[in-house]
Amino acid sequence: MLERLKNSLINSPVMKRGEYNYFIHPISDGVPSLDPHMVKEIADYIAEIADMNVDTILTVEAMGIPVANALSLKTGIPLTIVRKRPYFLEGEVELSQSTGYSKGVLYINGLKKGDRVIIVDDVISTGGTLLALVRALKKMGVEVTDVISVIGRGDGYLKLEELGFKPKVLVTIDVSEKGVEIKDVFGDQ
Ligand SMILES: O=P(O)(O)OC[C@H]1O[C@H](OP(=O)(O)OP(=O)(O)O)[C@H](O)[C@@H]1O
Ligand SMILES: Nc1nc2[nH]cnc2c(=O)[nH]1
Repeated sequence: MLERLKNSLINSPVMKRGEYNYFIHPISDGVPSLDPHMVKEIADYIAEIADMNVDTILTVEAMGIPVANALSLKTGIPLTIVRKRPYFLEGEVELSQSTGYSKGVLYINGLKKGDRVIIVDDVISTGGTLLALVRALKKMGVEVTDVISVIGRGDGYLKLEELGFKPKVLVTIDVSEKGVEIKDVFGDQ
């Protein structure tokens, strides 16, 4: 299960971003290049384990897009992208994003009260990004059926659990200066 993803994660380089050990991987960085077979493997698996009874698949710019788009093509469900730039459209919602190495602003467009969405992102680490997003969606009256992260590290997912969302993390890793170690795979006992 998820063999391509697991094998490639083990070989990921790690760099320092300040104090943060940042792993570099095609799914979360787009470099050196994305293997379409790996993206398909991931999208197929998400379609099996997630509640796809939704109006749209919601992802965050930039690196949630490849997997979320593959899932959209597979299921025929539209894709909505939370962007890092404003459009000043009516109903646009602004939220602050904070990760282990950056701070920024995100903008939600195209959603309204009562919409059902699944959130798909590439990585959950501190949980700062997805926590801010689910809080904003809750306020908007948007229903989140599932929160999916392809890769998970650290305990940021616990912040989401406190809000009543149990993220489905496909592969959980540990990242140190020495490299990446696989800790858990969703669905494996
Ligand atoms: O759990 P967190 O600590 O919030 O980290 C996770 C976020 O970090 C990355 O986004 P980033 O803002 O680096 O943008 P990118 O997708 O453009 O690389 C990733 O795509 C997640 O959205
Ligand atoms: N590529 C990559 N994306 C991230 N998003 C949050 N943490 C990381 C990381 O260590 N590597």
